Amino acid sequence: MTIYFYKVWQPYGCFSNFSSHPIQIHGTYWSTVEHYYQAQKFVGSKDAVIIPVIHAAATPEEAAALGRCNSRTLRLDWDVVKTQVMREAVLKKFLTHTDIREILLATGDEMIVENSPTDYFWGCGTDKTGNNHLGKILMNVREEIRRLRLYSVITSDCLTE
Ligand SMILES: Nc1c(N[C@@H]2O[C@H](COP(=O)(O)O)[C@@H](O)[C@H]2O)[nH]c(=O)[nH]c1=O
Repeated sequence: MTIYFYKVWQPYGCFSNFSSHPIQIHGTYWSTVEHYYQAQKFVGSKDAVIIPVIHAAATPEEAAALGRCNSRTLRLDWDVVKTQVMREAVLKKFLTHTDIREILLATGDEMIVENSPTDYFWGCGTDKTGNNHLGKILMNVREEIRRLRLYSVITSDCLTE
């Protein structure tokens, strides 16, 4: 059965980028995947001064509002890199936090869908025809972690916190 998620307080809320699971990427701690993702929009852009402000945002909602402000200039390659940026952050989240890693792995091979009523890129949109790129990333990360797990069994290595 397809697994739908969206808000953090709903079922499978830990799959939302707004969930309170900090990540460390390239030496910097980010409160949520959403903080990291929104800040990456401005790397190398003339509005890069907003990055530390997004980093310090009190909530992921605030980080998203700052990153979505239309008057700021996004990095030129944003549309090309955004899916890779998101995948790196989501993979890091599930490698870092054991409890939610187990929830993700326990979904087996079920389809995972971000049930956003508005977003047809990261989610499925109101009519469920959206691209669901976040759901696809989560399923891809699920596979990647299984591969890493198999590798760690073979080499007696272990996934670390
Ligand atoms: N979960 C969730 C949202 N969805 C998230 O919004 C992000 C896309 O942002 P943008 O590329 O700026 O449109 C991406 O992380 C997607 O998963 N949006 C919300 O306003 N509230 C929410 O609870």
